[in-house]
This record gives sequence, C-alpha cells and structure tokens, in this order.
Amino acid sequence: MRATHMYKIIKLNSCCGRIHLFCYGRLLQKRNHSNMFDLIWFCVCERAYLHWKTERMDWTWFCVCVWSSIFAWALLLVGFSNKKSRGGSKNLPPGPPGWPVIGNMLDLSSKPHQRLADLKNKYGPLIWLRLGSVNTMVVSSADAAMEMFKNNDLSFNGRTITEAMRACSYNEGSMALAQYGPYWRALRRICTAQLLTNTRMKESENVRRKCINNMHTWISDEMEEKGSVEIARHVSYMSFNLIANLMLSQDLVDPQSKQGDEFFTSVSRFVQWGGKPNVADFFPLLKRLDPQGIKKKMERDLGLALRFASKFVKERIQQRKSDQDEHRKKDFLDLLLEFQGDQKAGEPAKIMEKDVNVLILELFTASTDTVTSTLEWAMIELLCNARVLSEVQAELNRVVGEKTSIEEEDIEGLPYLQAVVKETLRLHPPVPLLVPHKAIDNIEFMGYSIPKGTQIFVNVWAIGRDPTTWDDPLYFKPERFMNSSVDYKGQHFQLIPFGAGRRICVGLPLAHRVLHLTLASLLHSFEWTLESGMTPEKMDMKERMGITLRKADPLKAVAKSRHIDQETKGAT
Ligand code: HEM
Repeated sequence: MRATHMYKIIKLNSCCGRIHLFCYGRLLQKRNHSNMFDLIWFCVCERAYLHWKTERMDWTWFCVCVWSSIFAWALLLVGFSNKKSRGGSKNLPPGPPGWPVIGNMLDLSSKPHQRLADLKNKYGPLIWLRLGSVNTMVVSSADAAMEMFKNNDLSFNGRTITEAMRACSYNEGSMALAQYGPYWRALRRICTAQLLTNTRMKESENVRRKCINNMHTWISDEMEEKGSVEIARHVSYMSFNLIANLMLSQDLVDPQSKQGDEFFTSVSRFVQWGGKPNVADFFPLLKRLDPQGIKKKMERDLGLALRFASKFVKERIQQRKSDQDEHRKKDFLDLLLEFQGDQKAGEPAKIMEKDVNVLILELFTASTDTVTSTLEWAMIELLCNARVLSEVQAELNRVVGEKTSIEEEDIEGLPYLQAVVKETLRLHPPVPLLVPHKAIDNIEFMGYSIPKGTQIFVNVWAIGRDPTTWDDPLYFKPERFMNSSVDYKGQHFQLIPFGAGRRICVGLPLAHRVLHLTLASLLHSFEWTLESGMTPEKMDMKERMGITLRKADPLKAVAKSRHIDQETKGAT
C-alpha cells in the first residue's frame, strides 16, 4: 500500500517524488528514527496522493512537496553529519534512540537529572545521548564515577561552554569554565593557597560568626513583621555577605535597608539565565540568531553585575595606589591584583582587570546558591522528620548547652549534625549533574570508545539515590552515616555532591564550615515549626532547576527564639 502511494507520488512531481521515495525508504530503514516521524511523513504522502488523484494539484500542494523535500534533504545531511561527529565510533554506550535533528533533547525534560535517572534503569550506568549536535555521555553509578575520576580524570577534565556563558567574554576569565591548563591551574592555586587554606579559614572564623549573627537578627525581625520566615532568602544574603567579606572586606547586602540590592539582584538574574536550556547550544547554526534571546538577556544582567564588580576592583586599585597603611589586612581581591604567574609554566604574568571582575563575580555565584540550596533542603527535611529534628536538637543541647553562640570547634563534637548535612547532600545535591565535563581526547572508557569533545554529565542525584548502594535510598536517614567513614570529599564515589578529581569544588573547605556552622546556629538559636496549616504530608517537595536545584516553592517556617529544654537535655 505504502509503495503504491509512493509510486503515484513520483508521478506528481518527478523531482520531489524521487527525493521523497529515497528519504522515506531511508527513514523506514532506520526505524529508530522514530515511528512518529514515519507517520507524519506517510500522511504528507497520502494527502499528496489524494490531491493528485482528484486532479486538484495546486500551488499549495506543490509547495508542500517542495518544502518536504527540502526538509528531507536537511534530515539526511544532519544524519550524515551526526555520523561524522560520532568520530566514526560505533562502539558507544547504549542510549535511547534519538529524533532526527534534535536527537535526544526531548528525553531531558525540565528536570534532566530525574529523567536521566529513569533512563539508567533501562540502559545502565553509562548512557549515550545526542543533544542536537552535541554528543553526551551520562555517568550514573558510583563505579562508573570512580572509573572516570580515579583512572581517567585527566582525559575528562575539559569543560563545555554554553552560549550564555560567552556573553561579555565571561568564559575567558572564569575558573569554572576554563579548559584544563595553566590559566585554570593558576586560579585554583590562588584560591586554595590564599582563600581556602586552614590558616585562612581560621582567620576568617569571626567573619562567618558576624554574618550568621546578622542573619539571626534579620530572621527575628521578619518573624516580628510577618509571623513567618522565608529561610532561603536570609541564608542567601548571609552567604553573599560572607564571600563579600572574604574577597572585598565588606558587607554588601542588608535586607532591611535594601543596601546592595541591585548587585544582588543582577547576580541572581544572571545565574538564572546561565541555567536555562538554550537551543543555540545544540545547533551551531542558531548561535548567531539567539532564538530564545538568552544571550541577549545574559549580556544585560551579566553586564550589570560585572559593572558592579568592576567598581569594587577600580576602587581598590585606587586605594592601593594611595594606601598609607602598610599594615592593612589583605583580602582576596588584593591577592588577585598582586598575582604574579609562573610564565615558564605557561601561566599569565598577571590576571587582567576584566578577568579579576569575572572571578569576583564567579565566587559570589558559585557559593551563594549552592549553600542556600543545601541549607533550605536541610531545614525542609528536618521540619518534615520530627524524630531527626529532635535528635539533632538533643545533640546540640548536650554539646553546646547554654552557650549562646556556637563555635566552629564545636562542630567536631556534633556527629549527628554532620550526618544530617551529608544526608541532605545525598538526596539534594545542589548541582545534580555537576558542571558538565568534556573529553579532551578520544578515550577508551569502560569498554567503549568515547570521542574527543564528548560532553559528560555525572548524575550525582541518581548516584545518591541508587538502591544498589543505599538502603531505603529515598528516606532521610542521617543514621546511615553514623558509623560510616563515607564523606563527600571526593574519595567515596557514592557521595560526590562537590564532584571529585582535579576539578572538585574549590570552595569545599569553606562550604563545609559554613554549612555546619549555619545549620547548627539556626537550630540552636531558634525553635522551628512549619507554618500554620502546613504539615509534612502536605509539604510540596517539587524541585526547580536553575544553575542549582532548589525547592520549587521556597520554604516558609516559624522561628521562635530558643531556650534550652532541660527535659530533653536530661533525657539524653
Ligand atoms: C554546598 C556548597 C557547594 C556545593 C555543593 C558545590 C558544588 C560544586 C560542584 C559540583 C562543582 C563542579 C565540580 C565538577 O565539575 O566536577 C563545583 C565547582 C566549583 N565550586 Fe563549588 N560548591 C559549593 C560551594 C562553593 C563555594 C562556597 C565556593 C567558593 C568559595 C565554590 C566555588 C566553586 C568553583 C570556583 C568551582 C569551579 C572549580 C573548577 O572548575 O575548577 N563552591 N562546586
């Protein structure tokens, strides 16, 4: 039947018809290019045939035939170019069949980590996807992650750069997006040696204390004003100020006075554009067109945020020129401006001013949203698990007791609180697919031939919920970490919310301290309950995916200044 139709269509328009027949045959041959497509194609042929039969072939149908032929040719060309872009490799990991042109883009949905976790059940721990023209491999098990980070770290150390992140030449100054090489190494060294060493950490403890105390005041004020608190808002202001103090020696935001609001908002906006899926990333031809306008919006908001950063940098350059005070304590910005690279090792002699602006901005974005996401999820889980909440409070009573403020050294004695943080990061890693890596060579990996340039997603969200690794993986059970040495510092591949290997999060030592100190302080200073009318059963745990994974509706809770409950203390 189909053949008859096709034959008659040939008579309709000899040129178009031949092309149709050829393409149709090819598509039927490659059944994995979707039945849906065959169906649409068949309908076009069928309609054309009917028109021919009733001798009503007019311009409209002539155009349909011509356009569908052009489309068919485009498909064939894309098919060939895809084959070429696979580096000729046939030995690729399994994966779902893709659509013509768009490949597996529809397989991702708005929550790619969840959809990819489902696909893992069908295709196993390594999945191959074609996202438009971008070859992508998804790593979804602890063993595969170990193989990647332990035995092949160097080969997978590149970064894919999205169109949005090319706005204002951001990618050229960024550390997170720098390709593996001397510039990236120099920046890592400055961060680890100057900002995040143990000594620096100790020196900056009072800064963390101050920022957390300010947050307590904002929470109390909001409680008085509104009767409930949006926790994430205050945590994000707190961590923004914290990094501002470490880098620029000043507070930048204050929710009461709206001070620094413009800078804070422009940073939040540009983070939002950075996380939006952009078709231009998957079809090189669309890059110039920017069909969703994402790059344009990014240029606006990132441009504004960079102008703020540049203002701080310029002021500091001036201050350093006229500085009489030789004993002024240097902060991270001073160190960036003083940096002298090892040119023999290929490092830049100095970091250019425009790149200093980018780095300053990057540390704000990398730290604020991740810390906020983790602490918001921790509070949600605790407020929905009364037993865990009372256990962690009992531990705080026991160890910290009546002291009004918690010191960082107290954290060592709070293993249950530490387990709560690990459990939160297991279930709710803020960067669920890590920052995408890229294969910098053709590489043999776990029996497959992975072509150079392949984008790599590591699905830490799926790894954290893998039933072959974790008992009751979907339950919030901090106890699982109580007599276990598993932690998130990049050695235990079942728990890698900060990544692992050379590109592991450079801010981990800071994040580790901030998460514990802030959570302990929130719980020690306030008695928390859900808003009236809200119960754990009614709590909507839906996720919202931006650059980090956040709760779709921000958590609102009621905070009451806490006096230690002697009964709980006695009972434990
Ligand atoms: C809960 C807190 C945090 C989490 C979960 C987190 C997670 C991550 C992850 C998953 C990566 C990518 C790793 C990879 O590509 O394999 C990363 C990279 C990075 N993080 Fe964090 N992060 C956190 C806090 C911070 C903080 C506080 C800072 C800044 C002081 C920071 C700065 C960075 C930077 C600069 C990179 C890029 C590193 C590179 O490409 O070499 N992060 N982080």
